[in-house]
Amino acid sequence: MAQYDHIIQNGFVVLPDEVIKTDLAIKDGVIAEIGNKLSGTCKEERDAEGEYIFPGMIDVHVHFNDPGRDSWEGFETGSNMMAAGGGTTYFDMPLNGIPSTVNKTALFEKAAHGKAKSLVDFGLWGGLVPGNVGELKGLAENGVIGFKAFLSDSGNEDFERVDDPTLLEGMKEIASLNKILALHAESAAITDFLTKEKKELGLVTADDYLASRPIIAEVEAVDRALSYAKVTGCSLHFVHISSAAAVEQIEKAKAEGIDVSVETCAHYLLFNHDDLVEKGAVAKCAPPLREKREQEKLIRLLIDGKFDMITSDHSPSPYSMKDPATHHLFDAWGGISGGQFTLLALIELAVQYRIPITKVARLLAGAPASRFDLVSKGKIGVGMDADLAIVSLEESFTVTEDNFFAKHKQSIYMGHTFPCAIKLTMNKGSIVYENGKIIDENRRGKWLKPGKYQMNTP
Ligand SMILES: NC(=O)NC(NC(N)=O)C(=O)[O-]
Ligand SMILES: [Zn+2]
Ligand SMILES: [Zn+2]
Repeated sequence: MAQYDHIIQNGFVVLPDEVIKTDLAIKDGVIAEIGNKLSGTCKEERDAEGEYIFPGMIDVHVHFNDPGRDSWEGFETGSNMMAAGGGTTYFDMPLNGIPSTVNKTALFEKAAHGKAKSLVDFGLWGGLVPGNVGELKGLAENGVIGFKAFLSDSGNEDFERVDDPTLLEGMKEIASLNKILALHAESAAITDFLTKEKKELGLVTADDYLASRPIIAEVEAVDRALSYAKVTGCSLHFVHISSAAAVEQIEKAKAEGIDVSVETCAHYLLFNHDDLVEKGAVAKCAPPLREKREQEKLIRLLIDGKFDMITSDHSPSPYSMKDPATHHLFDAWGGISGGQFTLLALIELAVQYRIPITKVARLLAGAPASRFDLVSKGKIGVGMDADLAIVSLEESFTVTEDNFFAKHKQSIYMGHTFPCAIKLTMNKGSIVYENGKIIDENRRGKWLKPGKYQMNTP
C-alpha cells in the first residue's frame, strides 16, 4: 500500500485551467498523486469537502526590512503573516533593511536572517542604485530573483533613486545577466516638484497628496523606462501600477515585443482615495490610491487579464511614523500593511465580478513562478512542491488585531470583511497555518534562487 505524509480529500482543486473535485496525496514535500479516492497510509488526512485548494500564493513584492529595521516587521512576523494569508513564497525588496541589498555581502547577510527566521520559502531582490552597477553580476550569480530600482524618491535615504545614466547602464548590465529589472515608476521630477509646491503652501491634506503624485507622473516614468528597454534590451517588471493609462502603454510595448510584465496591488483594487480621506496615513502609499473611477478602470483591466500578477507591496512601519499627532500626511511613512490579505482580496473580487478562480491562481502563483523561474512552484501538479492554500468560501473573515499576524496592527484592512477564509497553508508538505494558528515547530523556509542559480548555495 502506498505511503504518504498527507492525503487531502474531496477538495475543489484549483488547477491551471480547471477546478476539479479530487484528492491530493503529498509525500516528502511534493505532490505525489492527484486522483479520486486516493488511498494509502498517511500521517495526516484532511477532508476538504466544500473547500478550495489553491497553489500557495507567491507574493513578489514585500518589504520585511530585516536586518536593520526588523522593528518595522522582520522575517519572523512577516513570514507568519504570509502563511496566515495562504502565502508560501515571497520576494523581499532590497530596501528598508540595513544594509540595502546592493552587493553580495548584504545579500548573504539578509539571506542568513531569512534562513534563520522565515517560516516559508522566500526569494530576495537585489537593488540597482547609483554607483552599484559593478555589483549586479555578483548579485545575479548568487541568486537574486531580479533587480529593483526607484525612478522617484524611495522615501528612504539609504536607497537612492536611479538617475537616467545609471538606469541605462544598469539596464544594459541586467540584460546581459539575463535578469529582470523591477521598477517603481513615478517621475521624480514631477513628484518632487509638486510635493515641494504643496508643502511650501502648507497644502498637506489627502487631496493634496493625491494631486502631488498624479497619473501623468506614472505615465511619464513608464514611458521613459520602456524607451530605455528598447535601447538596452532589458526585461522589465513594473511594480504597483495604479493607472489605466500606464497599463495601456505597457500593453502597447508587449505588442511590440518588449519583454515586460506588470503588477498592481490588492489595495488599488479594493480601496480608493476616499479611504485616504477617511483613514489617513494607514492608507498612504506611493503611487497613491486613486479616485473611485480609476479604481473601477483597474478592476476592469483585472477582469480583462491585463495584469500579469497581483502583489501586496506590504511596507509597514511603526505607527509612530504614521501618527497624525506628529506627522502630517506628506511626512508620514508611505506604505500599506496588508501582506496577509492578497489571496482573500482576489477571491473577494473574483466572487463579486465573476472572475474565474483559475485566474486568481494564475495571478498569485502561476505567473510569478514562471516569470521569475521558480520551476517547482506556482501550480498544483504531480511532482510540484506541496505549496497549498486551503480556502473556505462558506466562511467570512473580518480583520482584527488578533487575527492579523504582522508586527504592527495598524492597517487599511482593519475591520474589512472578506467573503472567504484561509483554513490551512502548507509549504513543501509542512502545515504552517491551520484554523487561525501559526504552526511553527522550528521549520524554516528555503531561500529560493531562480532557474540556473538554484544549485548555488550558501
Ligand atoms: N520605501 C518603500 O517601502 N516604499 C514602498 N512604499 C509605497 N508603495 O508606498 C514602495 O514600494 O514604493
Ligand atoms: Zn514602490
Ligand atoms: Zn514596495
